[in-house]
Formats: sequence, structure tokens, C-alpha cells
Amino acid sequence: MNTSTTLAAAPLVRLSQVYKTFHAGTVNEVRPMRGINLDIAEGAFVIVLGGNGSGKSTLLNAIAGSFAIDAGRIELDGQDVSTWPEHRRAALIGRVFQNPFSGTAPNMSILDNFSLAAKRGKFRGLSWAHSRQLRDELSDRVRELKMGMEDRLDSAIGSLSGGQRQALTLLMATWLKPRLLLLDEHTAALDPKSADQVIALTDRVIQREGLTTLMVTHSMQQAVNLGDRIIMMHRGNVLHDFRDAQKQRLRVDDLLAHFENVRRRELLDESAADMLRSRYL
Ligand SMILES: Nc1ncnc2c1ncn2[C@@H]1O[C@H](COP(=O)(O)OP(=O)(O)OP(=O)(O)O)[C@@H](O)[C@H]1O
Repeated sequence: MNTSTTLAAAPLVRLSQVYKTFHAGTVNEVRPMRGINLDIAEGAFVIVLGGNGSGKSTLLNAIAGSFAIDAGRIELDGQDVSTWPEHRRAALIGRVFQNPFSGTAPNMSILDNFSLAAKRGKFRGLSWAHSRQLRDELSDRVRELKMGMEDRLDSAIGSLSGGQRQALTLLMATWLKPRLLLLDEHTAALDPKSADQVIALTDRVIQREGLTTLMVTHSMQQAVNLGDRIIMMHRGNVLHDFRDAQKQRLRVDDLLAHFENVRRRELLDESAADMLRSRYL
């Protein structure tokens, strides 16, 4: 027996043979998860790439419990969460979506939005909803963002720019150091300068807190610059998985070449299907 064998740490996230079909049996049937197997180690920062409709958001939504999967198993932090409702999983997960208007109440102030989150239990253990302590702590955190919001804690969130709102949403989502952070194209709706600011902030928070993260993006540059692993989705499955040194070596041109291969394969599939159709229909 090899006594030097060490047990590998259990992954923080594990998907085993996960399937999901929407509108099954109708003309609108789509199969965005086709037997996905995926392990994500604790502390990993994973970039999720893929063409439109390849299943990136569905992957994140399945982990967050936005819908029930058809088959398979999802484990999170050592627990089988496959049948847990979304609100129960939310205790372990922080999320930021593409739309800067989601996740916050636009007519309420920054402070009130954070107070509400505190009351909803997002900042458990802190009884400082609307207290002096919340204002002070929030003011410090917001100052660190360097986006000029520290003197605007009483301004309506709706009056802030998209970039400022996304920065705040990220702050809210990571305040309590979630076990898993899910970012779904969270800078796609921002102007380039704000997107760069929010990306820099994202990287800083993830590194500082050591957060396990899945980040969906269409930006090859972000994929190359950030994270330690890239998974490329295609037709409801993980087509490529680049990690460690391989990931660090990847350049935008390499990723574009992989996308081009996928596109060529799709064209070939389509022409084969056309041929079959013309032969048999
Ligand atoms: N709740 C849902 N109900 C019905 N269909 C859905 C649902 N969620 C996703 N889909 C469909 O599943 C497929 C995959 O969608 P998904 O949003 O995961 O793709 P994506 O890779 O994130 O694409 P994009 O880059 O365009 O956002 C699409 O055809 C989409 O319309």
C-alpha cells in the first residue's frame, strides 16, 4: 500500500450527471444541461465562457436552485443540495447579475438597501440594521471602492450610475464571505470604464476573501486576465477545461481559435443534418 497517498480535498461544488430540459416535448424544447459533470475546488476562480445559448447562465441558475434539475446531483459545501429551494441555498451563495437594476430597490437609499439586506438576514449576527455601526462600516467599505459614493449613503440607489450600482451589489453579495460567488455577466451592461472598475474591484474582493467563484463573461480579455481556470460550454456541456499553467498560458487568440473550431463543428453538424433531412424528409 502506498502510505504517501493523501486524500484529495472534497470539491466545494460538484455536479454529477446533471440534466435540464426546458419546454420538453414541444417545438421550443431546449436542453441546456446534458449530463454535466463538474468539480470546483474551494478557492477556485472559474471563468465560464461559451457561445449564446450554450448553457452558461443555466449552469449558474442550477447551482443557485432557480429551478429543479431533471436528473443528477448538485453538491455544495459537502451537502447534497439538489432538492433544496433557492432561498435555502442563498445562505451559502452570493450572486450578481448583468442588470445593475436587479438586486436593489432603486427608490431607497444606499443605507436603506443595506439595512433591508441586514433585516432579511443577509448579514446575520449583526443587529445593526439602520444603526450607527452599519453607517460607519458601510461608509468605510464604500470609501474603499473609490467611486465617490461615501458621501452619498442617503442618496437613492436609482440615482447612481450602473457601475456604482454594480459595485454596491458586489459589496452586498460578498459582505458575509459567501461559500460561493456567482457572477453572471455582471459587467456586460456597463460602459467600458465602469466595467474595468467593477472588474478590478471583483478581482480584489475575490483575492482578498479567497472566494470560490464562477464568473460568466463574453469577454476573452477578462477570461485571459482573471481567474485560475476557464471552462468553455457548448450545447449544454463542458467542452474545454483549462486550468493552472495551461490557463495562465492562454491568450485571447487561443480562445478565439477554440471558438472558431466550435463554430466550424456546428456548421459541419448543420450541413450533415441538412443532408440527412434532404435524404429522408
Ligand atoms: N427558465 C428558462 N425557461 C426556458 N428556457 C430557458 C430558461 N433558461 C434558459 N433557457 C434556455 O436555455 C438555453 C441556454 O440558455 P442560457 O441562458 O443558459 O445560455 P447562455 O450560455 O447563458 O447564453 P447567453 O450568452 O446568450 O446569455 C437557451 O436556449 C435559453 O433560452
